[in-house]
Amino acid sequence: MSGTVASSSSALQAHGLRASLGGTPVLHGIDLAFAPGCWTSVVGPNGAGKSTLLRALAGLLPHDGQVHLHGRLLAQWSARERARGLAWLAQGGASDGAADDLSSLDVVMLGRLPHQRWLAPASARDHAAVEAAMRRTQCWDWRARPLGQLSGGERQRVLLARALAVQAPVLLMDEPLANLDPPHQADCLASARELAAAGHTVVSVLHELHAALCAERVVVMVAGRVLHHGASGDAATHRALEAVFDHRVRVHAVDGQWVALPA
Ligand SMILES: Nc1ncnc2c1ncn2[C@@H]1O[C@H](COP(=O)(O)OP(=O)(O)OP(=O)(O)O)[C@@H](O)[C@H]1O
Repeated sequence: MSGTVASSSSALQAHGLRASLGGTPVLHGIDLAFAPGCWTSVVGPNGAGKSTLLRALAGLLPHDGQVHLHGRLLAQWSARERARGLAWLAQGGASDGAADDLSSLDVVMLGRLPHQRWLAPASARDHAAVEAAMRRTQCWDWRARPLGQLSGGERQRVLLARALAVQAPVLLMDEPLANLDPPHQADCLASARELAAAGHTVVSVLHELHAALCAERVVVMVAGRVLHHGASGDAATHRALEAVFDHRVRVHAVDGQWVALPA
């Protein structure tokens, strides 16, 4: 296989992905493939390179090596095509320049920009996608409130709705549960599961290991490398998780779910 041809069965694929921050190498040659209809969580200790990996996969960071989206090099996609094909939720409620005085509805509508023609008004389909996403994350009731006046968790729900409103085949989320209360964490995990069941590719960085183990597959990172990529139910995945956290956690099955408890 040529170096620039990716597997057509992968929605998103990295080959020899390397990236540096401030001149310091952070990703040291990552090979990963994410299939359609699969939700994958990325876990690892602080500083392992999880956010950097997601930003590189989203095309938001200069990198060496290759990233393919649906078999085509990411660099060959126009910005607009890429924004339709790949939705992104940044870490920590960052709104990527969306002004805090925009209404929540207008912030979520930004997710529809890649679908709209230049200066054309939002279509009925755009409005429907925005309303569905805001109802999904339960922020429709405060759609008129400015983003800057929301609490951390409320803000996160608006930004999650913006990512969902894109309706992209690939959704990358960096710590989507940050600031969410337990019911809304459960809703967010259910959304990831439902999107994957509908054929989307979902990749989420998650610190909460019980949440990460709800995904179908788990990427375990340490020091800018992938230590393991496997099914969330596999013993090898559990051993890798325990190893990167210095065996201070142990994965157990509790009531049919995987949980990581202090060792
Ligand atoms: N601007 C920068 N210059 C140099 N190094 C940086 C810069 N930004 C981040 N780093 C380093 O890059 C490494 C990877 O950071 P990254 O944010 O990807 O880790 P992470 O796994 O997402 O961590 P966390 O779990 O704490 O969010 C860390 O060691 C971090 O200190």
